[in-house]
Amino acid sequence: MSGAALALEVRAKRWPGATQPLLAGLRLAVVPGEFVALVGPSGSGKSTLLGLAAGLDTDFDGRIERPPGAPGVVFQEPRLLPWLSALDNVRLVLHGADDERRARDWLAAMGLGEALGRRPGELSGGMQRRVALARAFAIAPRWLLLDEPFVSLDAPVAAGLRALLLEHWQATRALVLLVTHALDEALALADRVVFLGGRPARVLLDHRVGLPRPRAPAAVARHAADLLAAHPGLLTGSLDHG
Ligand SMILES: Nc1ncnc2c1ncn2[C@@H]1O[C@H](COP(=O)(O)OP(=O)(O)OP(=O)(O)O)[C@@H](O)[C@H]1O
Repeated sequence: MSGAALALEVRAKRWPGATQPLLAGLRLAVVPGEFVALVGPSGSGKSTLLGLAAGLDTDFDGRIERPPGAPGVVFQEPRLLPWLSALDNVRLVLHGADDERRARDWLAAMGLGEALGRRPGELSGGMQRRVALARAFAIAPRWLLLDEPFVSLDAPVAAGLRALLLEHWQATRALVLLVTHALDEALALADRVVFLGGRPARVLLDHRVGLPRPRAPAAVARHAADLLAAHPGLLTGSLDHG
C-alpha cells in the first residue's frame, strides 16, 4: 500500500460491556485522491470505524496506516468551541499571517459571510455544520473524514455543500472517507461505495461506482435501483455474503 493511503484492518473492535465485537474481520483501503463512501444501517459501526481511522479511538485489535498530516474531520455534531465566533473557530486551526483572510474566504464560500462574528449558540444547526466544514477544508488536509456532514440540512443547502465538497476534492485530490446512510448521496459523490453490515459488522460489498462525472440525479437513481436489484438486503445489512 502506498505510504499516503489510508489502510484499515480491524480484526475486532468491541465496546466495553458489549458481549460481542461491533466490527470484526474488516479491511478497507482508500488510496490517495480517492473518494470512498461508507454506507450501512444505523448502529452498524460507521462512526466507530471513522473514530478508529482518525486515531481518536485506539482501543481495538488490528492495524491502521494513515496518510501523513492531520485529517480534516467533520463529526455528526459540529463540535465548535461555544465561546468563540464562527471566524475564530476556523482561525483556530490555521497558522500564518493570512489566517484571518483564509478563514473569512472559507466561511464566505460556505455562505456564512454575514455570520462571521456570531458564536455557535447564535447559529442554526446547519450553519454550525457549515462552520465545521469550513474548519475541515481550511487546513487543506491530505485526507478528510466526514461523518454524515449533510444530514438534517435543507435540501438546497445540502446540495450546495455537496457541490462544494466535490469541487474541493477535485481541486486538492484529497483522500475522502465519507460516512452516510443515503445511498443516492454515496453514489452521487464517491468513486467507491463500501457497504457495512452483519453482526459483527464487516464489509458486505465494495462497489466501484463507475458513473462519469458530473453525475445527473437521474443517472444516480438508476444506478441505485440496479445495485439494489442485484443485491437485495444491501441497505439492511442482511446481504447473503456467501
Ligand atoms: N462511546 C461508545 N461507548 C460504548 N458503545 C458505543 C460507543 N459508541 C458507539 N457504541 C456502540 O456502537 C454501536 C454502533 O455505533 P456507531 O455510531 O458506530 O454506528 P453507526 O453505524 O455510525 O450508526 P448511525 O448510522 O446511527 O450513526 C452503537 O449502537 C453502540 O452500541
